[in-house]
Amino acid sequence: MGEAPALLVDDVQDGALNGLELKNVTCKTTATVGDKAYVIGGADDGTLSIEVQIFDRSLGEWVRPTVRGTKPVSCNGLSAVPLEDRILILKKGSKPDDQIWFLEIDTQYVRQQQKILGSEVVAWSKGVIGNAEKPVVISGPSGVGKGTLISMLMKEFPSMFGFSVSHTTRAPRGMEKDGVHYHFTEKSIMEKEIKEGKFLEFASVHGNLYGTSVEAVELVADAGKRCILDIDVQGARSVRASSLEAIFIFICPPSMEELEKRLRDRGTETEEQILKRLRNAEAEIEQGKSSQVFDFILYNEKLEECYERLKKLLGLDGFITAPPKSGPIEIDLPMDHSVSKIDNKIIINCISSGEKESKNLIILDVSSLKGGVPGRTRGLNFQAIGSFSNGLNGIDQLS
Ligand SMILES: Nc1nc2c(ncn2[C@@H]2O[C@H](COP(=O)(O)OP(=O)(O)O)[C@@H](O)[C@H]2O)c(=O)[nH]1
Ligand SMILES: Nc1ncnc2c1ncn2[C@@H]1O[C@H](COP(=O)(O)OP(=O)(O)O)[C@@H](O)[C@H]1O
Repeated sequence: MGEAPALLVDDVQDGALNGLELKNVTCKTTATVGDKAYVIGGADDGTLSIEVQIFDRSLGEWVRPTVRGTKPVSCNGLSAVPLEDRILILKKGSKPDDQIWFLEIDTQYVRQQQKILGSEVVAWSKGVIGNAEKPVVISGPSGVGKGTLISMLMKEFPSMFGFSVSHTTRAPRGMEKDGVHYHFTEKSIMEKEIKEGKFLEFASVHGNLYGTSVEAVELVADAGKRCILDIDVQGARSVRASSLEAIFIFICPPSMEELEKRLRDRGTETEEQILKRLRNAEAEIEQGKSSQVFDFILYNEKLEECYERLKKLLGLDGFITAPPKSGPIEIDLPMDHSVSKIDNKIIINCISSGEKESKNLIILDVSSLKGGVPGRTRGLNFQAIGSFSNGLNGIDQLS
């Protein structure tokens, strides 16, 4: 049967926790997991984002963790529900698409980051009702046509896909713009940022450093789009081992001769760079075909045919024009609500003014959560019971 309601301390009482003073506590909440009390809320210094402090009861000390992921902005109040490896945060008085967040405290990503930094790390990810589309990782040798295929996809479905803008230490080509095609950077800066844990993956490719920052993937998710990553085979392997669940596609040339012709005709590389890329291509193709990393291999012989097959893989075939963008399902939580937890169900009791108890409930099912930073925590399901005066966006009410 069900468990007792989770320990919820909504708005820390009296500004004190274990005898320690908390200043300006009105919008703070705590959630206790094991020996640690996570104090979550608007910062005392007036910054707009929600900050996190941890009180370690076993050590009797406060810890300020490194915070990864995009921080949510402050709000009028918070409820926190500890789950297995993350804390569910419900923001009061926020927009429907900004109400459900997760503070990851022991996910795969957080554990990885703690190992890199050797200190306490937590990470924010936004909650998504249902299963948002997985990001798409596209790899293949230089000159095979990855960029061309991605441009076609983004042109045909501009509201559906967003490109993860990588960092690189290579010099920009003539038409390339900083922040659009790549973030062009210096080796020492990128190495420092890698040490700080800002990259989801990175690799040395054709003599330069390339990497996908957590922020690059989150920016696309924040725009409500499906993320496309153009990365090499080593990067694809790292992403496969990471917390980012994605579809992995390898693009193969019809022959090495054709690959060389495309590279030369593109005219963007020196002779030396072309030869290096061709040397690397053989190993990349071998790894791409034989590794367990890729879900699909596509041969790019005739561009239009390859593009049609790519669309088919992504479930986009048959669309004559861009598919209508169905908005994400959102719940509009009323300002006044109380929260409790039974098994994997979070019961949100919505109290209307003048009522002590409400017959209006939203039940969030957290049994199938997936993903997290970077991107989103997906797989939230919900049921709404009763009549909602402020309405539920994009869903049918059950009664
Ligand atoms: N691991 C990794 N590889 C990347 C990243 N961005 C680009 N690459 C790969 O780096 C290689 C070289 O890319 P680029 O210099 O743009 O040359 P091109 O492939 O000839 O167009 C390609 O295989 C890209 O897929 C990244 O963020 N991470
Ligand atoms: N199927 C194809 N047939 C002929 N040329 C192609 C095909 N696909 C791409 N190209 C051309 O090959 C060159 C390399 O493509 P590009 O998209 O830059 O490759 P990548 O991003 O994989 O390095 C470009 O000049 C592009 O126009």
